[in-house]
Amino acid sequence: MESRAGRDAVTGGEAVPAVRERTPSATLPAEDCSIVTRGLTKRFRSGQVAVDALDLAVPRGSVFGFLGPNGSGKTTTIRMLLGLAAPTEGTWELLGTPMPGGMASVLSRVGALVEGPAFYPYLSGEANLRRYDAADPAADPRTASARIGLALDRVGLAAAARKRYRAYSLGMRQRLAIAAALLGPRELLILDEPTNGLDPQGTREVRGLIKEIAAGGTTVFVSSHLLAEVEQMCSHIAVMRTGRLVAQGPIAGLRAGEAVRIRVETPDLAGAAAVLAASGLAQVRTGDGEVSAELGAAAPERICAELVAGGVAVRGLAVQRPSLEDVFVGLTGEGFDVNG
Ligand SMILES: Nc1ncnc2c1ncn2[C@@H]1O[C@H](COP(=O)(O)OP(=O)(O)OP(=O)(O)O)[C@@H](O)[C@H]1O
Repeated sequence: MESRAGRDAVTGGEAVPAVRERTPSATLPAEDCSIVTRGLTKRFRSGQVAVDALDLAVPRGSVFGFLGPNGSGKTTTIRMLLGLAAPTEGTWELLGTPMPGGMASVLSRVGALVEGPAFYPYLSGEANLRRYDAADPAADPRTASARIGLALDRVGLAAAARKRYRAYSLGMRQRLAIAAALLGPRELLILDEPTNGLDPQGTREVRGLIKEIAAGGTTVFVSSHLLAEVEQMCSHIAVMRTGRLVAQGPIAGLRAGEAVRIRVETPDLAGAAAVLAASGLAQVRTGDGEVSAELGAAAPERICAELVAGGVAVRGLAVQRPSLEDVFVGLTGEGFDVNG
Protein backbone atom coordinates (compact mmCIF):
# COMPACT_ATOMS: atom_id res chain seq x y z
CA MET A 1 0.00 0.00 0.00
CA GLU A 2 0.88 3.64 0.23
CA SER A 3 3.81 5.44 -1.17
CA ARG A 4 6.13 2.49 -0.96
CA ALA A 5 3.83 0.17 -2.81
CA GLY A 6 3.28 2.90 -5.36
CA ARG A 7 6.99 3.13 -6.02
CA ASP A 8 7.26 -0.62 -6.36
CA ALA A 9 4.38 -0.76 -8.75
CA VAL A 10 5.88 1.92 -10.96
CA THR A 11 9.32 0.42 -11.05
CA GLY A 12 7.81 -3.04 -11.05
CA GLY A 13 7.01 -2.99 -14.72
CA GLU A 14 3.35 -1.91 -15.03
CA ALA A 15 2.75 -0.72 -18.56
CA VAL A 16 2.99 3.03 -19.11
CA PRO A 17 -0.50 4.19 -20.08
CA ALA A 18 -1.41 5.26 -23.57
CA VAL A 19 -1.62 9.05 -23.44
CA ARG A 20 -4.48 10.94 -24.98
CA GLU A 21 -4.74 14.73 -24.71
CA ARG A 22 -7.98 15.90 -23.16
CA THR A 23 -9.11 19.23 -21.89
CA PRO A 24 -10.03 19.14 -18.22
CA SER A 25 -13.59 20.12 -17.53
CA ALA A 26 -12.51 21.98 -14.40
CA THR A 27 -11.44 25.57 -14.90
CA LEU A 28 -8.93 25.70 -12.03
CA PRO A 29 -5.32 26.33 -13.20
CA ALA A 30 -3.32 23.12 -12.86
CA GLU A 31 -0.65 24.88 -10.74
CA ASP A 32 -3.28 25.55 -8.04
CA CYS A 33 -4.10 21.84 -7.83
CA SER A 34 -2.59 18.97 -5.84
CA ILE A 35 -4.19 16.40 -8.15
CA VAL A 36 -5.16 16.85 -11.79
CA THR A 37 -6.41 14.04 -14.02
CA ARG A 38 -7.28 14.29 -17.69
CA GLY A 39 -9.31 11.60 -19.35
CA LEU A 40 -8.17 9.05 -16.77
CA THR A 41 -9.70 5.72 -17.73
CA LYS A 42 -9.45 2.16 -16.45
CA ARG A 43 -10.84 -0.68 -18.47
CA PHE A 44 -10.34 -4.10 -16.91
CA ARG A 45 -9.58 -7.18 -18.99
CA SER A 46 -13.18 -8.24 -18.51
CA GLY A 47 -14.07 -5.18 -20.60
CA GLN A 48 -15.60 -3.38 -17.64
CA VAL A 49 -14.84 0.35 -17.59
CA ALA A 50 -14.36 1.10 -13.87
CA VAL A 51 -13.24 4.71 -14.44
CA ASP A 52 -14.36 6.53 -17.54
CA ALA A 53 -12.50 9.61 -18.84
CA LEU A 54 -12.13 11.23 -15.43
CA ASP A 55 -11.14 14.92 -15.29
CA LEU A 56 -10.44 15.79 -11.67
CA ALA A 57 -9.04 19.04 -10.28
CA VAL A 58 -8.26 18.94 -6.55
CA PRO A 59 -7.36 22.43 -5.25
CA ARG A 60 -4.32 22.76 -3.02
CA GLY A 61 -5.31 23.07 0.63
CA SER A 62 -8.76 21.56 0.16
CA VAL A 63 -10.37 18.67 1.99
CA PHE A 64 -11.67 16.99 -1.13
CA GLY A 65 -14.40 14.40 -0.76
CA PHE A 66 -14.37 11.78 -3.51
CA LEU A 67 -17.91 10.59 -3.23
CA GLY A 68 -19.74 7.75 -4.90
CA PRO A 69 -21.72 4.61 -4.18
CA ASN A 70 -19.93 1.27 -3.80
CA GLY A 71 -18.44 0.18 -7.08
CA SER A 72 -18.44 3.64 -8.66
CA GLY A 73 -14.68 3.61 -9.29
CA LYS A 74 -13.20 5.43 -6.29
CA THR A 75 -10.65 2.82 -5.23
CA THR A 76 -9.62 2.16 -8.83
CA THR A 77 -9.01 5.90 -9.30
CA ILE A 78 -6.94 6.12 -6.11
CA ARG A 79 -4.90 3.08 -7.13
CA MET A 80 -4.15 4.72 -10.46
CA LEU A 81 -3.19 8.02 -8.79
CA LEU A 82 -0.66 6.18 -6.63
CA GLY A 83 0.78 4.06 -9.43
CA LEU A 84 -0.73 0.85 -8.03
CA ALA A 85 -2.72 0.27 -11.24
CA ALA A 86 -1.95 1.46 -14.74
CA PRO A 87 -4.60 3.57 -16.48
CA THR A 88 -5.83 2.36 -19.85
CA GLU A 89 -5.89 5.95 -21.05
CA GLY A 90 -5.37 9.46 -19.73
CA THR A 91 -2.80 11.51 -17.85
CA TRP A 92 -2.45 12.70 -14.28
CA GLU A 93 -0.34 15.00 -12.14
CA LEU A 94 0.38 14.92 -8.41
CA LEU A 95 1.67 18.12 -6.78
CA GLY A 96 2.22 19.66 -10.21
CA THR A 97 4.37 16.78 -11.48
CA PRO A 98 3.32 14.58 -14.40
CA MET A 99 2.93 10.93 -13.43
CA PRO A 100 4.01 8.20 -13.57
CA GLY A 101 7.39 9.69 -14.55
CA GLY A 102 7.59 11.85 -11.41
CA MET A 103 6.46 9.11 -9.01
CA ALA A 104 9.86 8.58 -7.38
CA SER A 105 10.32 12.26 -6.54
CA VAL A 106 6.73 13.02 -5.54
CA LEU A 107 5.55 10.03 -3.50
CA SER A 108 7.67 10.98 -0.48
CA ARG A 109 5.49 14.12 -0.21
CA VAL A 110 2.28 12.08 -0.50
CA GLY A 111 0.85 10.02 2.33
CA ALA A 112 -1.73 7.38 1.46
CA LEU A 113 -4.04 4.90 3.08
CA VAL A 114 -5.49 2.48 0.55
CA GLU A 115 -5.67 -1.02 1.94
CA GLY A 116 -5.00 -0.60 5.65
CA PRO A 117 -1.47 -1.64 6.70
CA ALA A 118 -1.30 -4.98 8.51
CA PHE A 119 -0.22 -4.22 12.07
CA TYR A 120 1.06 -6.79 14.58
CA PRO A 121 -1.47 -7.17 17.41
CA TYR A 122 1.16 -8.00 20.06
CA LEU A 123 3.34 -4.99 19.31
CA SER A 124 2.66 -1.47 20.54
CA GLY A 125 1.53 1.25 18.18
CA GLU A 126 4.97 2.78 18.32
CA ALA A 127 6.76 -0.51 17.62
CA ASN A 128 4.43 -1.16 14.70
CA LEU A 129 5.29 2.21 13.17
CA ARG A 130 8.99 1.50 13.74
CA ARG A 131 8.73 -1.75 11.74
CA TYR A 132 6.66 -0.06 9.10
CA ASP A 133 9.14 2.79 8.71
CA ALA A 134 12.13 0.43 8.65
CA ALA A 135 10.58 -1.37 5.67
CA ASP A 136 10.56 1.87 3.65
CA PRO A 137 13.86 2.15 1.77
CA ALA A 138 13.29 5.89 1.29
CA ALA A 139 12.92 6.58 5.04
CA ASP A 140 15.98 7.82 6.94
CA PRO A 141 16.51 5.54 10.00
CA ARG A 142 18.38 8.35 11.83
CA THR A 143 15.23 10.47 11.95
CA ALA A 144 12.83 7.56 12.58
CA SER A 145 12.25 8.19 16.30
CA ALA A 146 11.48 11.85 15.80
CA ARG A 147 9.21 11.21 12.82
CA ILE A 148 7.34 8.38 14.58
CA GLY A 149 6.89 10.53 17.69
CA LEU A 150 5.55 13.38 15.59
CA ALA A 151 3.16 11.13 13.64
CA LEU A 152 1.80 9.59 16.87
CA ASP A 153 1.39 13.05 18.31
CA ARG A 154 -0.45 14.31 15.23
CA VAL A 155 -3.03 11.52 15.39
CA GLY A 156 -3.46 11.89 19.15
CA LEU A 157 -1.87 8.56 20.08
CA ALA A 158 1.20 9.84 21.93
CA ALA A 159 -0.19 8.73 25.29
CA ALA A 160 -1.12 5.28 23.94
CA ALA A 161 2.11 4.80 21.97
CA ARG A 162 3.32 1.96 24.22
CA LYS A 163 -0.01 0.17 24.37
CA ARG A 164 -0.33 -3.04 22.39
CA TYR A 165 -2.16 -2.68 19.11
CA ARG A 166 -4.71 -5.36 20.10
CA ALA A 167 -5.82 -3.14 22.99
CA TYR A 168 -6.55 -0.23 20.65
CA SER A 169 -10.14 0.72 19.85
CA LEU A 170 -11.26 0.72 16.20
CA GLY A 171 -10.78 4.49 16.05
CA MET A 172 -7.27 4.22 17.53
CA ARG A 173 -6.38 1.51 14.99
CA GLN A 174 -7.46 3.69 12.13
CA ARG A 175 -5.62 6.68 13.60
CA LEU A 176 -2.49 4.53 13.74
CA ALA A 177 -2.99 3.67 10.05
CA ILE A 178 -3.18 7.37 9.30
CA ALA A 179 -0.05 7.93 11.42
CA ALA A 180 1.70 5.42 9.13
CA ALA A 181 0.78 7.67 6.21
CA LEU A 182 2.18 10.66 8.09
CA LEU A 183 5.69 9.38 8.81
CA GLY A 184 7.13 12.25 6.81
CA PRO A 185 6.00 15.78 6.07
CA ARG A 186 3.17 15.39 3.55
CA GLU A 187 1.71 17.95 1.18
CA LEU A 188 -1.03 15.58 0.08
CA LEU A 189 -2.82 12.83 1.96
CA ILE A 190 -4.92 10.32 0.01
CA LEU A 191 -7.31 8.26 2.13
CA ASP A 192 -9.57 5.54 0.75
CA GLU A 193 -12.72 5.20 2.89
CA PRO A 194 -10.86 5.93 6.16
CA THR A 195 -13.98 5.56 8.30
CA ASN A 196 -15.13 2.27 6.78
CA GLY A 197 -16.04 -0.21 9.49
CA LEU A 198 -15.66 2.29 12.32
CA ASP A 199 -18.25 2.82 15.01
CA PRO A 200 -19.70 6.33 15.45
CA GLN A 201 -17.04 7.27 18.01
CA GLY A 202 -14.21 6.07 15.75
CA THR A 203 -15.77 7.91 12.82
CA ARG A 204 -15.86 11.14 14.82
CA GLU A 205 -12.21 10.68 15.82
CA VAL A 206 -11.04 10.16 12.25
CA ARG A 207 -13.17 13.02 10.94
CA GLY A 208 -11.71 15.37 13.56
CA LEU A 209 -8.21 14.19 12.71
CA ILE A 210 -8.70 14.84 9.00
CA LYS A 211 -9.86 18.37 9.75
CA GLU A 212 -6.80 18.97 11.94
CA ILE A 213 -4.42 17.64 9.29
CA ALA A 214 -6.03 19.89 6.68
CA ALA A 215 -5.80 22.88 9.03
CA GLY A 216 -2.03 22.32 9.02
CA GLY A 217 -1.99 22.98 5.25
CA THR A 218 -2.03 19.41 3.90
CA THR A 219 -4.43 18.76 1.02
CA VAL A 220 -6.60 15.79 1.95
CA PHE A 221 -8.26 13.68 -0.75
CA VAL A 222 -10.69 11.34 0.96
CA SER A 223 -13.04 8.84 -0.63
CA SER A 224 -16.36 7.94 0.93
CA HIS A 225 -19.72 6.47 0.04
CA LEU A 226 -21.39 8.45 2.83
CA LEU A 227 -22.88 11.79 1.86
CA ALA A 228 -23.37 13.03 5.40
CA GLU A 229 -19.79 12.26 6.33
CA VAL A 230 -18.35 14.13 3.37
CA GLU A 231 -20.67 17.03 4.06
CA GLN A 232 -19.27 17.34 7.58
CA MET A 233 -15.59 17.44 6.76
CA CYS A 234 -14.99 18.47 3.15
CA SER A 235 -14.63 21.84 1.45
CA HIS A 236 -14.87 20.36 -2.06
CA ILE A 237 -16.38 17.24 -3.59
CA ALA A 238 -16.39 15.19 -6.74
CA VAL A 239 -19.32 12.87 -7.26
CA MET A 240 -18.78 9.59 -9.12
CA ARG A 241 -21.44 7.36 -10.56
CA THR A 242 -20.65 4.13 -12.44
CA GLY A 243 -17.14 5.32 -13.23
CA ARG A 244 -18.14 8.74 -14.47
CA LEU A 245 -17.77 12.14 -12.83
CA VAL A 246 -21.18 13.66 -12.18
CA ALA A 247 -20.01 16.94 -10.63
CA GLN A 248 -17.13 18.55 -8.79
CA GLY A 249 -16.42 21.82 -7.05
CA PRO A 250 -16.71 23.60 -3.70
CA ILE A 251 -19.63 22.20 -1.69
CA ALA A 252 -20.95 25.71 -1.14
CA GLY A 253 -20.94 26.36 -4.90
CA LEU A 254 -22.73 23.09 -5.66
CA ARG A 255 -25.29 23.84 -2.99
CA ALA A 256 -25.89 27.30 -4.46
CA GLY A 257 -27.56 25.60 -7.44
CA GLU A 258 -30.21 24.21 -5.11
CA ALA A 259 -32.96 26.36 -3.67
CA VAL A 260 -33.34 27.27 0.00
CA ARG A 261 -36.85 26.31 1.10
CA ILE A 262 -39.12 27.54 3.86
CA ARG A 263 -41.20 24.93 5.72
CA VAL A 264 -44.32 25.76 7.66
CA GLU A 265 -45.83 23.31 10.13
CA THR A 266 -49.51 24.00 10.42
CA PRO A 267 -52.95 22.33 10.75
CA ASP A 268 -54.18 24.75 8.04
CA LEU A 269 -52.36 23.38 5.00
CA ALA A 270 -54.57 24.99 2.38
CA GLY A 271 -54.44 28.39 4.09
CA ALA A 272 -50.65 28.28 4.41
CA ALA A 273 -50.22 27.19 0.79
CA ALA A 274 -52.41 30.07 -0.36
CA VAL A 275 -50.43 32.64 1.67
CA LEU A 276 -47.08 31.31 0.41
CA ALA A 277 -48.29 31.46 -3.19
CA ALA A 278 -49.74 34.94 -2.69
CA SER A 279 -46.38 36.04 -1.24
CA GLY A 280 -44.80 35.17 -4.60
CA LEU A 281 -42.96 32.03 -3.46
CA ALA A 282 -42.39 29.34 -6.10
CA GLN A 283 -42.69 25.54 -5.90
CA VAL A 284 -45.26 25.47 -3.11
CA ARG A 285 -45.65 21.86 -1.92
CA THR A 286 -48.05 20.43 0.59
CA GLY A 287 -46.83 17.48 2.64
CA ASP A 288 -47.68 15.65 5.80
CA GLY A 289 -48.62 18.40 8.29
CA GLU A 290 -46.50 21.00 6.54
CA VAL A 291 -46.29 23.24 3.52
CA SER A 292 -43.00 24.21 1.92
CA ALA A 293 -41.86 26.56 -0.83
CA GLU A 294 -38.72 27.98 -2.37
CA LEU A 295 -37.74 31.01 -0.30
CA GLY A 296 -35.92 32.86 -3.08
CA ALA A 297 -34.98 36.38 -2.02
CA ALA A 298 -37.88 36.67 0.45
CA ALA A 299 -37.15 37.30 4.14
CA PRO A 300 -38.50 34.47 6.32
CA GLU A 301 -39.71 36.98 8.93
CA ARG A 302 -41.90 38.66 6.29
CA ILE A 303 -43.41 35.31 5.28
CA CYS A 304 -44.03 34.50 8.95
CA ALA A 305 -45.80 37.83 9.46
CA GLU A 306 -47.93 37.25 6.36
CA LEU A 307 -48.93 33.78 7.52
CA VAL A 308 -50.02 35.15 10.88
CA ALA A 309 -51.81 38.12 9.26
CA GLY A 310 -53.57 35.62 6.98
CA GLY A 311 -54.95 33.79 10.01
CA VAL A 312 -52.79 30.67 9.54
CA ALA A 313 -51.93 28.88 12.79
CA VAL A 314 -48.15 28.45 12.60
CA ARG A 315 -46.87 25.58 14.73
CA GLY A 316 -43.35 25.71 13.37
CA LEU A 317 -41.33 27.49 10.73
CA ALA A 318 -37.93 26.51 9.41
CA VAL A 319 -35.55 27.64 6.70
CA GLN A 320 -34.07 24.56 5.08
CA ARG A 321 -30.70 24.91 3.36
CA PRO A 322 -30.08 22.28 0.67
CA SER A 323 -28.20 19.23 1.87
CA LEU A 324 -25.60 17.45 -0.19
CA GLU A 325 -28.25 14.82 -0.85
CA ASP A 326 -30.49 17.50 -2.39
CA VAL A 327 -27.52 18.51 -4.58
CA PHE A 328 -26.97 14.89 -5.60
CA VAL A 329 -30.65 14.37 -6.41
CA GLY A 330 -30.63 17.65 -8.35
CA LEU A 331 -27.63 16.51 -10.38
CA THR A 332 -28.61 12.94 -11.08
CA GLY A 333 -32.36 12.99 -10.74
CA GLU A 334 -32.16 10.12 -8.26
CA GLY A 335 -31.36 9.41 -4.63
CA PHE A 336 -27.90 8.53 -3.38
CA ASP A 337 -27.94 4.77 -3.13
CA VAL A 338 -25.00 3.55 -1.06
CA ASN A 339 -25.35 0.09 -2.54
CA GLY A 340 -24.65 1.45 -5.98
N1 LIG B 1 -9.27 -5.99 -10.58
C1 LIG B 1 -10.50 -5.82 -11.06
N2 LIG B 1 -10.94 -6.54 -12.13
C2 LIG B 1 -12.17 -6.37 -12.64
N3 LIG B 1 -13.07 -5.48 -12.15
C3 LIG B 1 -12.70 -4.75 -11.10
C4 LIG B 1 -11.40 -4.87 -10.49
N4 LIG B 1 -11.32 -3.99 -9.46
C5 LIG B 1 -12.52 -3.35 -9.41
N5 LIG B 1 -13.35 -3.80 -10.38
C6 LIG B 1 -14.71 -3.33 -10.67
O1 LIG B 1 -14.64 -1.96 -10.99
C7 LIG B 1 -15.76 -1.25 -10.45
C8 LIG B 1 -15.25 -0.11 -9.58
O2 LIG B 1 -14.67 -0.66 -8.41
P1 LIG B 1 -13.98 0.25 -7.27
O3 LIG B 1 -13.47 -0.68 -6.22
O4 LIG B 1 -13.04 1.18 -7.90
O5 LIG B 1 -15.23 1.06 -6.75
P2 LIG B 1 -15.37 1.89 -5.39
O6 LIG B 1 -16.17 3.09 -5.76
O7 LIG B 1 -14.07 2.06 -4.74
O8 LIG B 1 -16.29 0.92 -4.56
P3 LIG B 1 -16.12 0.41 -3.04
O9 LIG B 1 -16.49 1.58 -2.20
O10 LIG B 1 -17.11 -0.70 -2.98
O11 LIG B 1 -14.69 -0.05 -2.92
C9 LIG B 1 -16.58 -2.27 -9.69
O12 LIG B 1 -17.64 -2.69 -10.52
C10 LIG B 1 -15.61 -3.41 -9.44
O13 LIG B 1 -16.30 -4.63 -9.38
